[in-house]
Amino acid sequence: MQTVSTLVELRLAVDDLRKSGTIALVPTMGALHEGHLTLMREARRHADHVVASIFVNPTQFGPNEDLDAYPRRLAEDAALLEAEGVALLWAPTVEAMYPTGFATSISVSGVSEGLCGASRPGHFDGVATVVCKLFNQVRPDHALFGEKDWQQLAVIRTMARDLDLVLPQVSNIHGVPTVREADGLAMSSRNAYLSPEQRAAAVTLPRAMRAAIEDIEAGDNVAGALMRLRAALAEAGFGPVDYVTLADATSLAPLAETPQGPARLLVAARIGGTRLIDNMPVGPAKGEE
Ligand SMILES: Nc1ncnc2c1ncn2[C@@H]1O[C@H](COP(=O)(O)OP(=O)(O)OP(=O)(O)O)[C@@H](O)[C@H]1O
Ligand SMILES: CC(C)(CO)[C@@H](O)C(=O)[O-]
Ligand code: BAL
Repeated sequence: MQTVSTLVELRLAVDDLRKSGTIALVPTMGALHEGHLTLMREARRHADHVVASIFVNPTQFGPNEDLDAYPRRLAEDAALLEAEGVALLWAPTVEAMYPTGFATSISVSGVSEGLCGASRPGHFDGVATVVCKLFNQVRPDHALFGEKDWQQLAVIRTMARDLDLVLPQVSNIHGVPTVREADGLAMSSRNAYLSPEQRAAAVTLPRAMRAAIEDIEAGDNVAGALMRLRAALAEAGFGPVDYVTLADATSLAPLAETPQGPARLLVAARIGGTRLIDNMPVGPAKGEE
């Protein structure tokens, strides 16, 4: 595996790879876990070569968020990617990614406005802009993202469709189902922030979500099921809850009644200082997962 950190090197390496086949891009912020590695394996099913990026993008972090604390483990990550058969690692510095600062930003209205968009103002502008740059830099045939960041996937698909981005078609943006720990907690680089006690309590998040989904699918009142989910989180020691929302799986419009089509239960909540997110399919047609 080749690792490159400047755009000039990246372009040369990508041109070289393209001579012998198609390219799938997997953007990440590093501190890789089994969820990321599953994306790499899935990418290999779609294209001849996998290009991974590792970039902790400052423009998607709010002023009081964990940009400085975010784990950075480039050497360890590179070894994991190499073992997965990744051909090229694009690991730019902030200066390489934003050499002249930044005057242009992409803002996707609608899908980016509620949920994480409401609790992390500006976050999805930062994500959309850097993913657009990554697409333009690598010009992949396919790109893969985790369903764990369901809203992010919706924002990226909308941006790619609206801007006719270089991928052959929006269906070449692939969502990969959430990889979970044995007890059900969604894998996340931020799980490393949890103390052993917080980690033990965190399992309440997926468990209480599954219980709420069972209730909603059995026809229980939606507001009541979501209230019981909030209560379970509070009892387990979760602090502020950013949102507990039942939403249409595609538009992300909130649903107050039993869903008639594919829907998603989405939660963001804090335990200690750590913000955890999760989402699961709900309803008669369960959507992608
Ligand atoms: N558990 C998971 N299962 C599947 N995909 C995942 C999982 N966790 C992250 N991903 C995906 O990996 C890609 C890179 O994500 P990122 O590097 O931010 O990791 P993360 O674990 O989500 O970190 P964070 O703690 O910042 O949420 C994204 O497309 C994300 O959705
Ligand atoms: C897509 C992404 C790599 C953009 O910085 C990031 O938001 C992430 O890791 O999910
Ligand atoms: N996985 C989403 C990236 C972020 O939280 O900034």
